[in-house]
Amino acid sequence: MDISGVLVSLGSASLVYAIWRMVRIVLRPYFSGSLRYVPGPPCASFIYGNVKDLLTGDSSTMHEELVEKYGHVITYKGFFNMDRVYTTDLKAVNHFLTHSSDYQKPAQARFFLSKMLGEGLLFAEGEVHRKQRRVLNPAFGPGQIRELTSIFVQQAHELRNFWDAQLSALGEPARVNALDGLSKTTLNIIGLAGFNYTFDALNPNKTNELSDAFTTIFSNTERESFIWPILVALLPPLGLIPNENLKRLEDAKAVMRRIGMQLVAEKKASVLEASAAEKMGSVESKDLHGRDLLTLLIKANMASDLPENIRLSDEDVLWQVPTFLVAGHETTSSATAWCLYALTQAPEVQRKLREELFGLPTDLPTMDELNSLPYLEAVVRETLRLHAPVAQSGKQAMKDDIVPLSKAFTDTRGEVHDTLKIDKGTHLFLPLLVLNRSKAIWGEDAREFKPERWYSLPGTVSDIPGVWANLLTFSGGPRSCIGYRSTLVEMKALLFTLVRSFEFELAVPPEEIARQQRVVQRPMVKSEMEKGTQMPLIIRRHQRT
Ligand code: HEM
Repeated sequence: MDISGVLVSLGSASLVYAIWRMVRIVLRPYFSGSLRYVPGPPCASFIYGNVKDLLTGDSSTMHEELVEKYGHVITYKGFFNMDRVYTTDLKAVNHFLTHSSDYQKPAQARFFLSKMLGEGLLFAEGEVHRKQRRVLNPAFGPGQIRELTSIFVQQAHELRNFWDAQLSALGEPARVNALDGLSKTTLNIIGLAGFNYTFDALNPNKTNELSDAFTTIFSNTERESFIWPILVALLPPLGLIPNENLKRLEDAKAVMRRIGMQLVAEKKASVLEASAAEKMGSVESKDLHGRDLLTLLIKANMASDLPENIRLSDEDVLWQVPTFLVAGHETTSSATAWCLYALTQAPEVQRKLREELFGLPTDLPTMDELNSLPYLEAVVRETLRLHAPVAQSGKQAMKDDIVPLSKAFTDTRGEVHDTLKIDKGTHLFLPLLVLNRSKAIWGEDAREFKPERWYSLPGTVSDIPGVWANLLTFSGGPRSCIGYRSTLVEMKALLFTLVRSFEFELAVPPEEIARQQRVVQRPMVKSEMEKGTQMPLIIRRHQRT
């Protein structure tokens, strides 16, 4: 057979495979039994299923309405008629979280992650994930976060000076986009704390190759970017077709790779140098090792007592650089922006918090001092409960399963089930934000911002399987957020400095604030959607009397 014959045969085989997969996917919900009679809304569109509203509206409100109408175990259609399970049943959620190898990231999410960030901790699954997590865990321990606190405080001062300069230039009070300043600050922080890398993002005259690559990845917001990975995950040969969006991602990833490799090589060399000097007794190892997460990770990975089969390759270490950048940057800035928003809507809370912060007689608090402030703790908890930046987490069943339920549900034929049968391949969303603000769990005032609730919580919250504070904000189980301890201290350091320095008001009516529906929920202004994400605040300097 000549080459054109081979190509025609390959093309025909791919086409038959594609048609077979498509037919299976489209017809499966009608024939395969498990979810057929689980309650839920009718399919709204073949391509988008019921999820178009999820991309444009408030996903948590939409899910809350579905649960109210159809019950605590429901199913609705995702892209291309695919079933998606949604349940607020705590026993089921706990089951999904603790069986993380059976409920992995969906194939299309992994495809996208691999194109954007390579194969770091967010991407890894199964044994590879366990291995990476084991080596990374020590770098995120409480002792390390204590070391990083001075970076958080110093960068909070930089942002205070930046806004102070804006007030001098614009006159007081002034409208600022708080999200922009916070986003640049958390990028500076993860640069320094993560890799001892200087972004200097608040400096308008400075360009930075790594942050440009990062911006390219996150400006990739076209609707196509949702559909394409799904199509490729369903029909892998489509991945071979050139695609402008993917090309931009790959170029940006190449920059991340080059800079990441350079950082890994430099840090490895300095760890080796420090360890050699230490052996000669001339230099204390702590003087040379640095305190950034990447150095700690490299140290842990080079430890002589680490079993060889656990040790990560340089490639595995490298991909943690963009992973930390992505996971630790917009999440923390959005959470802090939502906190300032909440404080504008509760002036008495803002005043009371400021009073407590001034009780600490220093501008440069340590981690222990920040953690000694109970109202600050309550404000941070309440913000992360009500404004969890990651509203839901998508998973896909790797095998058929019987999921335990704390409460039975009735199917559309009137049959009662005390377990939920799930087929291999089924998609589901873990309801992180919805459970954080469930009235059944938190009480009738669950949708209100009330830091005082943390002084006396209802007993029902203890069943929530979150890694921190009975919340699902940082998820739970083996795939919970590795960086949550660092985020908490970082948010406290930012709030400590900013709330002591400025008074905040919302610059638009509160009903104008919307949430952008992406992985991280960032604020937008409904009548200014063209400006992208923002949190417009009126700020004035606080005069201490
Ligand atoms: C307010 C701030 C943050 C929030 C709300 C947050 C939330 C989350 C959530 C919900 C997950 C689970 C995702 C899923 O399974 O679908 C996660 C995972 C992760 N987070 Fe965070 N995160 C925050 C800050 C950070 C920081 C500061 C870092 C690192 C410097 C970080 C690193 C990670 C990593 C590496 C994972 C993957 C863990 C794994 O799969 O083993 N996060 N985060």
